[in-house]
Amino acid sequence: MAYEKELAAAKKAVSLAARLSQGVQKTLLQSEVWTKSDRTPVTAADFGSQAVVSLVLERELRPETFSLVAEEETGELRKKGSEVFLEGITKLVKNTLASEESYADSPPLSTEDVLNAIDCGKSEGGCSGYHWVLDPIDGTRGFVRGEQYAVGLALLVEGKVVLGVMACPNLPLASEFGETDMSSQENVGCLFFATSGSGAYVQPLKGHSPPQKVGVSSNENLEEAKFLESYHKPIPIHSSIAKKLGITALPVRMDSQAKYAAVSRGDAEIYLRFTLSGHRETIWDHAPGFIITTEAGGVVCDAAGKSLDFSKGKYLAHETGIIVTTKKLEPWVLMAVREAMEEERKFISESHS
Ligand SMILES: Nc1ncnc2c1ncn2[C@@H]1O[C@H](COP(=O)(O)O)[C@@H](OP(=O)(O)O)[C@H]1O
Ligand SMILES: [Mg+2]
Ligand SMILES: [Mg+2]
Ligand SMILES: [Mg+2]
Repeated sequence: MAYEKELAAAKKAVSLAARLSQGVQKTLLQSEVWTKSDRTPVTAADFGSQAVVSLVLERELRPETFSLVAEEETGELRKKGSEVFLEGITKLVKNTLASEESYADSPPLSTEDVLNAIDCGKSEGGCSGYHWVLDPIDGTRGFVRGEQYAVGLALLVEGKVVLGVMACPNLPLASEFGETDMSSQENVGCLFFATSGSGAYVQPLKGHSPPQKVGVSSNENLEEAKFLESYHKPIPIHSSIAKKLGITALPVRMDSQAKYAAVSRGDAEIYLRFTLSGHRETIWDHAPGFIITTEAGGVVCDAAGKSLDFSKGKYLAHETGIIVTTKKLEPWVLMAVREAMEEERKFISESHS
């Protein structure tokens, strides 16, 4: 299988970052949640996870050039008044790496080392060369609420996503739905991974059980289809698309790219992602989920039916809307999307005339 070395390093990096994030989620206080200039939340886990992934990839792969396109940067952390927060992040990173026996005799880390590790993530990616793409905590809103989130890492080579690893620490191992019963911790926590052409797999985040191959749902009966949308806010066009498809079930609302993982293993048949504002989708919000779902036999495209283009820098270049579904249901879903968008366009133009 191609990219074996990169896959092993990515699984180690994401698993350690997930270990850090689980520790933080257990004790997180509202006062420890910062709000960024784009009004989205960020925590010590977002920064700590990015530092851990950056350090582990460098230690494991010792690449000549290391290009990481990642969500977080250290502008606020370097400011006066952030010292205590930064100290806390550094402690989290040191303890997490120290918990990995192969790093037992690594040199001690300073806060500067942690800041520099986070800032490795400044790359803009692009259409040539090797770029790691990281969302250190995807679904920080869910993370703060104690619910679903993911650590998502992908490898972009010549503009194509060739590898993806995603930890979903609060997703049950059993392919079931509804409330996550996180009381039974031993059956919760998944590590999904895929490399292009080799299929998609899931293994428990904890322990050493062998990976199981995953595949999308074979259900063709739209009445029984389940669809997913972001927890963040209801998007009107999603329900009109579902209605056109004859889907009776209400959407399951979930934070993060765990939605991609759920489709990849057949928990749901459709994931719709139309955003209200002019939000530009970043590649780290989609690259890991994209390859895991496509390697599991799914389809990830924009509303025009075009596959996603990750080669244009840190933002996706796509028409509005992202649709994730199975090959069997794709034609019906795209037809319903086109009709719903047409109706919405008409409604908007009539209300303006
Ligand atoms: N208006 C918007 N439309 C689409 N995505 C948005 C958005 N505002 C924020 N996001 C991104 O959506 C991601 C979460 O997706 P979801 O809503 O499916 O959980 C967040 O990632 P982070 O949590 O990594 O910041 C956030 O960056
Ligand atoms: Mg964020
Ligand atoms: Mg994200
Ligand atoms: Mg994030």
